[in-house]
Amino acid sequence: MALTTLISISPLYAAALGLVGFLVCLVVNSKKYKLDHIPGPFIAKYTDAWRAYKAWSFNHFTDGNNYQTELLGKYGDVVRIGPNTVLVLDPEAINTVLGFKERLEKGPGYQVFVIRGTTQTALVGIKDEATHGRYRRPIANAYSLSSLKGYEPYIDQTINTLTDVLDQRVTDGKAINMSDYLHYWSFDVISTLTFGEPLGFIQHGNDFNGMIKAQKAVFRHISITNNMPLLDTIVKMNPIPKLLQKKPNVFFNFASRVVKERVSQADVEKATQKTTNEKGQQIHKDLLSNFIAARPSYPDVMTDLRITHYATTNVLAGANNSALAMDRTIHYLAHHPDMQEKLHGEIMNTKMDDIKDTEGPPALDLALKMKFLEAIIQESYRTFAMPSNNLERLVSPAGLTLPNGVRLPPGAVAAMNGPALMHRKEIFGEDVDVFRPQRWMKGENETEEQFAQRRLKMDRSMLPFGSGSRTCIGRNVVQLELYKIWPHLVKTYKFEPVGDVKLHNVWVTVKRR
Ligand code: HEM
Repeated sequence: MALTTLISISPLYAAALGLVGFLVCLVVNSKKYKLDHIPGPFIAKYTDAWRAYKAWSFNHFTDGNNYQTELLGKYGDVVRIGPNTVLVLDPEAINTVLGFKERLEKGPGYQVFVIRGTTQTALVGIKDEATHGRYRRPIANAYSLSSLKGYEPYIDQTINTLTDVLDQRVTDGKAINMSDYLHYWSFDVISTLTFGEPLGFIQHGNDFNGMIKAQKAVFRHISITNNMPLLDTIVKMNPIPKLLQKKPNVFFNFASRVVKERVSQADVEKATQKTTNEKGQQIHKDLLSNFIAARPSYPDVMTDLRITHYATTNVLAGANNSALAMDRTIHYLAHHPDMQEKLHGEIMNTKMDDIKDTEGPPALDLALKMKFLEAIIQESYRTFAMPSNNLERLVSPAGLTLPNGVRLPPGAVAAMNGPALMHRKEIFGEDVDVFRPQRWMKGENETEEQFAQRRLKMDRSMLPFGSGSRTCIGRNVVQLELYKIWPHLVKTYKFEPVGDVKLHNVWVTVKRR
């Protein structure tokens, strides 16, 4: 009888039943997480698809703000953005969610960093603190401020390669797309810092091996699937992209070759105590040489394969965001010749007794004294178009009380988003959508004390690099890059916009000063 009834059900009826069952599952799933006391968009309560869609449409259609920023002021400082996820928009909560005290594990959205076909993840994707510490410790020293000083010549060398191109444009009068060239520079500089040699983007003058296109696609994928990890699982299980992949992974192969060469070279150098290589060149003191030097102390972590992964993710993680920040700066400078002049004046007038002014890029210590330069760099970090992924942490079995008193149950995911925090009007001013470096400096009608207080609030709400033990390991590297390139470029050239200059597509003509 039951079988006859089942067979006689019309497909429409079966579909309706299926739909009801599906909706019931969504409701039960949503209730399970005990987050009904947190307000948020209605659909987000039941599915992560809402925010994945928002991230997708932001990537494809908007030049404006990500969905997290759009949520500011709508539901309060804690917003439910998924059945089990809340977005914390209160800067006071940065230490509670991301800080050293709680040391919360990373949330499910970080599974996007697991390398396809393996169980290995990039450093950023390691979830638990103990394992993360084990993998971060051997390389941390390579990124320290003291090591960075040794990398300055690599940056200078790559800046000079870029200025060769700019000098050519001064001579032939042709316009140049600085958004593209800064992206090339960003790749070449991080590759030189890491491997001692550039990838060669500036020399080629184009995305010659397709890496930039591929990297942008990876970032788009991450920004969507971080919001809905299930999508990442589905995409990674799909064998078709792998089958269609015609070219071998050019970059990984390049990295493996260099690591192999350098590991055997390091063995020879150690045995012979040499300070120059067989070509008579000074032995590398780049990031890779620091990674290799850590091998004897951490033999189980610092395998050749792991070193190759550290080096490759360095380039992939490092180049894109730095390029986006620089794109903001050149866009601003191209539009504001008066601010180019102001910065030029500051560069020419900043001196230090023990540092000689040289023809080339300035010493880092000198550049760090330039207040207007600092304001421009801070403003580029504040506004650079970071996509829609969140810094997620898993609430521990003890539960978590946020500074504003909101209580999150064990197992909930607390998410923070830099761009949203850096767009809070009561902290950064009403004109948060405008690139205005002056907000980082003392206003005409402000006392020193008022400025110090305002500045402190802004500094405490800045989150471009994350916070706590998982903070960006390369943040000093970016500082070094930006504090060296801009003084040199603005000291040497004037940039004039060509046509209607848009972000990511800043065409300029270049004149020598
Ligand atoms: C403007 C440029 C950059 C921005 C805005 C940026 C931002 C970030 C953020 C937000 C995180 C993740 C924090 C978290 O998950 O809680 C991170 C991690 C990381 N970044 Fe950066 N980054 C930049 C440049 C770089 C550079 C130049 C390098 C390499 C030299 C780099 C290497 C890394 C690595 C390896 C991690 C993982 C660190 C860990 O989990 O211990 N980043 N970065």
